[in-house]
This record gives sequence, C-alpha cells and structure tokens, in this order.
Amino acid sequence: MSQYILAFDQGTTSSRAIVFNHSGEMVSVAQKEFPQRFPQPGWVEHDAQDIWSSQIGVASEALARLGIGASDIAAIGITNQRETTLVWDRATSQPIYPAIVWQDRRTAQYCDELTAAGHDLTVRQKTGLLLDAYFSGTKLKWLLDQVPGAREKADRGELAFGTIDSWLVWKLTNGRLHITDVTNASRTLLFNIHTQDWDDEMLSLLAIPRSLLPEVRGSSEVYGYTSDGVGAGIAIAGIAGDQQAATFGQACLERGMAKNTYGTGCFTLLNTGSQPIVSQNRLLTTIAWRIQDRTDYALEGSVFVGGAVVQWLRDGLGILKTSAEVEPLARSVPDNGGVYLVPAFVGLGAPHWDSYARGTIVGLTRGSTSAHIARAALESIAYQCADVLDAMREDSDLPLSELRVDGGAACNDLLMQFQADILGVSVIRPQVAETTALGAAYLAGLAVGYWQNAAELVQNWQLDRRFEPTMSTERRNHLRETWRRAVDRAKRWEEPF
Ligand SMILES: Nc1ncnc2c1ncn2[C@@H]1O[C@H](COP(=O)(O)OP(=O)(O)O)[C@@H](O)[C@H]1O
Ligand SMILES: O=P(O)(O)OC[C@H](O)CO
Repeated sequence: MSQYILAFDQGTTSSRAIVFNHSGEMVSVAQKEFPQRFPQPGWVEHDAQDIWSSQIGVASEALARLGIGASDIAAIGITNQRETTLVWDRATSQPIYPAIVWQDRRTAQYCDELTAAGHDLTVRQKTGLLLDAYFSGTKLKWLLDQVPGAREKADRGELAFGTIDSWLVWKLTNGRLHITDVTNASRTLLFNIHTQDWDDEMLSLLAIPRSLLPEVRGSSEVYGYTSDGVGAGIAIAGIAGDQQAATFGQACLERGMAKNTYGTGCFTLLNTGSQPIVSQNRLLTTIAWRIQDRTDYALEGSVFVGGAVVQWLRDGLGILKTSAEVEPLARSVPDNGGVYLVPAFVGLGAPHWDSYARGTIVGLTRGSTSAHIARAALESIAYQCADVLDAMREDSDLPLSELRVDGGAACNDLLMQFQADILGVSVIRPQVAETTALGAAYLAGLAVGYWQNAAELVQNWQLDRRFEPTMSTERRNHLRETWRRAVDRAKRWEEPF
C-alpha cells in the first residue's frame, strides 16, 4: 500500500494540495491564490485554465516538497468550491466562457421570475434548494442563452457542463471521465436529492439538455485513474463539495453534529443522518455524502461573505496589509463602539436570501476608527452564523450544543470567542485546520482501503482549542437585536423598481 493520500482543495480564492498520512496529519502542503474577476457589479468569474494550472501546480509542489512521486500516493481525493459553473467543448476541452462563480448574482432577476411563476415549492421539494442565483442551474441556462452558438452546440451534444470537480476530473483523465458526485450534483438545482438522478422537470424548466450533464457517482469510490497532471495511474477515489468534505473531515459523522467553515463564505452544516429535513426557515437540504449504498443528508446555512470581509478590509479599504492583522487591530478597541458592518456585498444568503441586499456600515460617529470597523467586520461573520444556527435550532429537534470550526478565518481567536459568546454554545477548533482537504482525503482513502472504517477517522480528530461562551444573556440579546436592525438597513437596497 502506498504511504499517502493526496487531496486537491480547489477553493474560491486559492487552490491547495495537501498530502496526508495515515494519522490524518498534513505532511506536505502547497497553496496558490488565483485571480478573481468582477466584470460587472454582482458578477464574479474565474478563468478555468487558472483553476486547472494552479491546482496542478500546487499538487506537483506538494509532492516535490516531500520528495515523493505518483507511486507513493494511494489515491487522490477532490474537493471544490461548489455551484461554480463551467461549460466546455468536449472535442477541444476549451471552456466556452469563464467559470461563473457561486457568488455571481447575474441571474437574480430570472430567479425572481421563476418564483413569481410559482416554481419555488417544486424546487424545494425536489432539489432541497431555493430559487436563488447562487446555484448552478440558472447560471448554466444563462451560458446557453448568452454565449453565441452555445445552445445549438449543446443540442448537438458537443458541450459538457460541470462544477469544478467535474472539470478537474476531466482534465486529470484527458477527457475520459465526465462525472460529478452526489454532493456537487445536489447544488445544481437540476438534481433530485430523493431519487438521486437529474430531474426531468427541472431540466425542462431551465431548458437544459441532459446530454450536457456529467454522470453522477457516489462520494467515495474509485472513479478512474489519472493520465495527466500529477503523473499517470493514480486512483481518483473521493469527490465532495468543499462544505460536505469539511463536515466529513471534522468527523461530524453522527446525526446532530455540526460544523462551520469560515472561508470566503461561511457554511454551517448539520448532519441529519439518512433523513433529509425540509427546512421551514429557508435553510438548504443537501446531500452530505453517499458512501456505498448509504446516503446522509445535511441542513445547510450558507453565508456568502465570511472571511471575504477581511479581504475587503485588506484589498478594498486598504486598512490591513495581511488578513492576520485584523485581529490585533480589532483587539485594540474594547468593543465595536456601536459600529455594525453588514457585508452583503453579493446580497445575503441564508436565512434571508436577498439578492438585492448590499453592504452597509451603520452607527458611525466622529469617534469611529478603522479598529472599530475591523471589529465590526469580524463580528459580522459571527452574527451571520448565529442567524443560521437559530434557524437550524428551529428546524430540528437536535440540541446543537457545540460547533466544530475550521477554514481560513477560524484561526482568529477573537472571532471564535465572539462566536461562542453570541451563540451561547461551545466552539471547538481541531488541530488539523485543513478539514476540507482532510475530508476529501478520507473519502478517497476509504475507497481504496487506506482507512478501513469511520471509527479510524473519528480517532484522528484532535482538539486544538475550545472557546466557551462567557457573555451574559442580556448582553447577547441586546447585541443581536442591534445586529438585526443593521441587517434591515442592508436589505433590498438594490431592488430593481
Ligand atoms: N487571521 C484571520 N482572521 C480573519 N480572517 C482571516 C484570517 N486569515 C485569513 N482569513 C480569511 O480567510 C479566508 C480564506 O480562508 P480559506 O479557508 O482559505 O478560504 P477559501 O477556501 O474560500 O478560499 C479569506 O477570506 C481571508 O480573508
Ligand atoms: O471556497 P469556499 O471554501 O469559500 O467554499 C465555497 C462554497 O463551496 C460555495 O458554496
């Protein structure tokens, strides 16, 4: 048996490759940021070649750093930014347009039209999702309608659609495999999460030909072998969307366990076991993973701007040189000084689903400084996640007594303590912060017998730090009420009249 598992973590802002050993420890890691394109307000695109070249570049780097090659890798697991939509030509492997990123709002008005026409309930029942521009389906329809010649080519079966997992597998296998896994499929608006097949009614509603779509597979199985990129002949054996992979990597394997990932966005997933829970509070029902014949589901709250608000302080406002500087700056003041920042830069996700909300800062006075804004920015991440957790508590009878955390911004102790305080539950951070990649590694390793069963994975989970709530209920309620008032100011700012 080869010694290591290689995980590809293709995120919104960077591509990462991590080599894990049998104890689930990272033994080598490489990461590369790639350009974000904002061609119009509310639009976000990636160059698919940037995604491929950065991902392969970091994979080669991670192997080289350890001085190992393809024969030392037992399997590759792939995890990816979800919903991001790409169409390419099957003959040339050339994308017909840049990837439309999950944050992109260009189809918001079309989603409103579908809602007004009464399609919301069908969508919820079949796909577990909502009619929102976030998901792939309306982005794919936009591509077919707007890129010259695309629909004709699609009708002739010449094009392939995929989320980023599909694209990476296509490239790794030189176009031999056009597949996705159930977790990624469950974010497209085209997939029936109960029958686990593409849904004809949804395809017809959005005028999507079936011939475009990848074959849907489980999350942990040998799909095929690499022929390109990191060397030939490595088994590709695990695929999951990044939030589902993080849930798996956090060993939230039992019903009732929840994790929150603080990356570009923030995504809370509550494992609901083999039963999908239909949310009454505008959360998503999503497939957590399918391993062999068993499918597990999750309730998800998706927050569009999490760590990205810190990037905005750095790149947009220029008040930080590095993301890490946000913590000392925010700590330099005792509290937010009455300043609230609602980072609705691309609208608001769960539980509001307001495409037309826009970012706002309220409560400024002559005494407000960049430190208050930094503190308000960090607090906004925690408030948004608390709104999601409240909705989850109402939707399920599960106690939600602790929250496992990970992602780039989870290293921020001030944020984690505030999160525990504002939630009133323990926040628990594991030693391996790269749980997304670890989850993909686990899914791949289980498929090839590198790990035997879930019990081995649970043993690997080690605590780094526990944050206990210390805030009084009275203060928590007061702060959250003020936050709600700030959110009200941000809502429907851009509404088209
Ligand atoms: N010390 C920090 N405090 C707060 N946010 C941080 C810190 N370090 C990084 N971040 C934020 O974390 C995000 C990156 O996290 P990551 O998990 O790599 O995201 P993604 O997978 O979405 O690309 C960035 O938005 C960055 O601003
Ligand atoms: O790239 P991340 O980690 O921000 O995750 C993006 C999500 O998958 C979008 O649904």
